[in-house]
Amino acid sequence: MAQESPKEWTLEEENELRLEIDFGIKVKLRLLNGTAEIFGTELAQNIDYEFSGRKIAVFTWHGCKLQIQGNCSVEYIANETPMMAYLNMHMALEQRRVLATQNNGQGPKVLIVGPNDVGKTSLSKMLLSYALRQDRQPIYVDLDCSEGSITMPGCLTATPLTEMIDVEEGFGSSATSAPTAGSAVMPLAYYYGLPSPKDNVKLYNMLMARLAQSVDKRLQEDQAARRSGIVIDTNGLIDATGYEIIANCIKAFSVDVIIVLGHERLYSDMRRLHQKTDVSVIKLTKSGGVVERDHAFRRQTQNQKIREYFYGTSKSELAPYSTMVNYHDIEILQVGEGSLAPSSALPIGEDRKVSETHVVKVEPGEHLLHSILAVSNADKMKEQEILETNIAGFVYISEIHDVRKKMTVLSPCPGRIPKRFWWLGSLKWAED
Ligand SMILES: Nc1ncnc2c1ncn2[C@@H]1O[C@H](COP(=O)(O)OP(=O)(O)OP(=O)(O)O)[C@@H](O)[C@H]1O
Repeated sequence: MAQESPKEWTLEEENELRLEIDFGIKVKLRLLNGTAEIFGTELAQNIDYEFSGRKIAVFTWHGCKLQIQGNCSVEYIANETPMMAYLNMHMALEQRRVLATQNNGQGPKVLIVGPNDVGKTSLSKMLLSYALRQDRQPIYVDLDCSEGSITMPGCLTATPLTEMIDVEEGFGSSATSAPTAGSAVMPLAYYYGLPSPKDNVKLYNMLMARLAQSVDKRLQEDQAARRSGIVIDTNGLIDATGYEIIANCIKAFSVDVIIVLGHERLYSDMRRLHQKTDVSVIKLTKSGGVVERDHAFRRQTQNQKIREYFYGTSKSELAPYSTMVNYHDIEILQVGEGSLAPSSALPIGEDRKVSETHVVKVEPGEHLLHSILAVSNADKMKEQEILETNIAGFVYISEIHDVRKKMTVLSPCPGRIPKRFWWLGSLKWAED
């Protein structure tokens, strides 16, 4: 298709330009004059920002002129946004941080809840970016195991943020737990391995509690992070299981501010449940720009995320390493195999709760082809301990040589992978 000539957009103050860019299409955005931000991160003038497979809003507080090169599937200016309410929310949180600094206390612990596609991740980015712009160092906790904003899908992560969130890459698509990947952010990640918290509630709650303990430890040791507080982004589950998970999360992280986004009933329930506590419950409206993402779009986003983990982005390319691994040098583990079986198929005397966190060894073989495995930091095979050990990074099984009892794996680090225990979840990827 012939490339269109650049298009210019002039935005009045407090307007936003909403863009939807398909996968496989590249669009360049340039701020010609004025000021503008994307989910809280300011744009620099006269620099090209490139996007593909994204839905974004370029917001301006004081007016600006933008240039777009490339074909967006949707592009329009909106003059009604909830940005002022979001900024006020930030200012209220900042007051708590000031207080925490004066008393050497704890900054706000914010939980963002709401159904799917209401802008929870976007609001998390904004609140964190505004905090970073005020020289705070908040911790971003991502409990949305389906998305993997920080690293791969399937993880529960906590990331101490010290640098601005990248406009093009979001939280840092090349961020890994592996120190060699050269990322500015170093998340602490626990591997859950399934798309929804519902798939194994017991395991999910257990890992969430473990993550909360680690975050608590970090807050005790890191004064700047403690004063800045945390922002917790959640998955959109708001049924009975979702409520149970939210309650566990509030307890585990000692949440003191709950933001309910775009759901009246959830807001009213949260208020009722917390009326006699010190927890503040705040309602914010969903932005009209938030786009519902269908299954295909989410799957493509996941694939893009996985690709970027190994190969980086066009801005910061990575070269992954291909290594041959002997079957006998590693142990492949899976959690809660029994939870996938109907109750009647479980071994006698074993109830579902036991099997949900039962670790089973998986025989290597052809079935592992194209799987993404999480490499555990554990050195010993002790069931409870290994489940609660964080992960070092991920590998991709690109070839199986069953006769030779070997497999070829792709990893972001060179040489032999020093860790023996690898988790198998439900994540597959066909390298293109
Ligand atoms: N104001 C906006 N204009 C255009 N696109 C937006 C806007 N706000 C958010 N989006 C886009 O809408 C999509 C959904 O937003 P987001 O991921 O923040 O929702 P969510 O509630 O976290 O979703 P889920 O919990 O289902 O993962 C994303 O692609 C995001 O970039």
